[in-house]
Amino acid sequence: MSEANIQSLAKTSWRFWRRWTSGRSTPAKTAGVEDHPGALLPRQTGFAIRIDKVEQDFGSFAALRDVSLDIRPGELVALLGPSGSGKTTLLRVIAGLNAPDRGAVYFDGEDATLLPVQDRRVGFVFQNYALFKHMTVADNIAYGLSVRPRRLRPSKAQIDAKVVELLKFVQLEGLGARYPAQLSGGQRQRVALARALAIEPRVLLLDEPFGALDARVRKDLRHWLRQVRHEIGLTTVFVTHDQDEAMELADRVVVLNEGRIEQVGTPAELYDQPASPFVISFVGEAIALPVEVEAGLVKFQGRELTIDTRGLQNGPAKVYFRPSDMAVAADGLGEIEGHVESVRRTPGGVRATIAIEGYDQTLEIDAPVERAARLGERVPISLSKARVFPVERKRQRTKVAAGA
Ligand SMILES: Nc1ncnc2c1ncn2[C@@H]1O[C@H](COP(=O)(O)OP(=O)(O)OP(=O)(O)O)[C@@H](O)[C@H]1O
Repeated sequence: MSEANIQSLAKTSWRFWRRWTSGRSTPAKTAGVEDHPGALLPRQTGFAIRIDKVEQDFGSFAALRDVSLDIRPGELVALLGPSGSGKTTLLRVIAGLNAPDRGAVYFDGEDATLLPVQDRRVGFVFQNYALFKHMTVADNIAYGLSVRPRRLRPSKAQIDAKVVELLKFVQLEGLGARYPAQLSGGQRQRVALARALAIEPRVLLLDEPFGALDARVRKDLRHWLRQVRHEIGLTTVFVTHDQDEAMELADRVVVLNEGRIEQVGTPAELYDQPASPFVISFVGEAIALPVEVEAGLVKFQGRELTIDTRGLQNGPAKVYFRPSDMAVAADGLGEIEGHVESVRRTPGGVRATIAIEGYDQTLEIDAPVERAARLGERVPISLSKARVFPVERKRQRTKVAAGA
């Protein structure tokens, strides 16, 4: 988003403020707000958001397809997916920056699909900071309040007090007089968050907020954001392609692939009950091997795998399992067999790379030092848990023109 866009957005933010403060009914009403009189940073319950069968096309390309999602008030939801999966497009639809081609968006049960961005009570933080470079940190934070029309604008003393409070909140006390160029990347992101919060939004939208930062600063900011969100209680949606970030921060994660939702779940649900090959492969590490489903049995190289086959149709399929789901079979009777291709020492023991005969595929298995495998040794492997999915057909993302 350009600086000019943000300025115009902030300038018009007074409109929703006026509706809010004058008590007129608004499409996105105030239900659930717990303002504390006099508090500068009141704890607020955010809006519930419902996304109903939303689709977005760019020419013949379908960026979002049949996306439906319910986000609870105060929930922190991550949109996770590979590049081009539609994360930013969905965030922009929630923000009102994109009007969906089909479907609807509701805030607290009220249709907000066509509500202008400035009327939605949403705060944004983007990856590239987008702070006003020529303004001090304090002026950046105050901007959304200071551009309100005179009769709705808080007094200068009130704005100053709010800026001081927000600087304290984002742990940047005393840095109000600096310019963005005089801050670190992590500090700039915190200023961006303070600026987004100054207008008292009910929904906070973060697009790869830590994307441009180094690993250490990302980790610190994640930790900080987790604490902050408990304090402010806003409905928050953030975009990331970093699964660790999504799993660490989010109450629920929405996994997107090629414009569709593959699965919505808590981090534990995504790890333990992945709904598709894409989810098990994208969220955490997974190994996939071709199998055959025959008369209620799953077979790999003619050997039977002890896997629940309920609901599986006969035919070619793939078995997926995580490194933690396999172990060297103590009784020597493995479901999968291979030979040790290489062994290396790790802090906790040794890690052996096992080559599976007949497949261009290796498995890595950890063992204690005293059971270190020898090169070339045959290793029987048993699986404690695995999932089988039918072989998938490639999906069409580009819309086919009628009659074509
Ligand atoms: N304005 C646009 N015009 C044409 N195509 C677009 C437009 N915006 C997005 N797209 C396309 O829609 C798809 C989804 O884009 P989107 O930015 O939502 O993906 P993303 O998951 O956020 O990716 P990334 O992680 O790389 O930012 C991409 O293929 C992108 O090229």
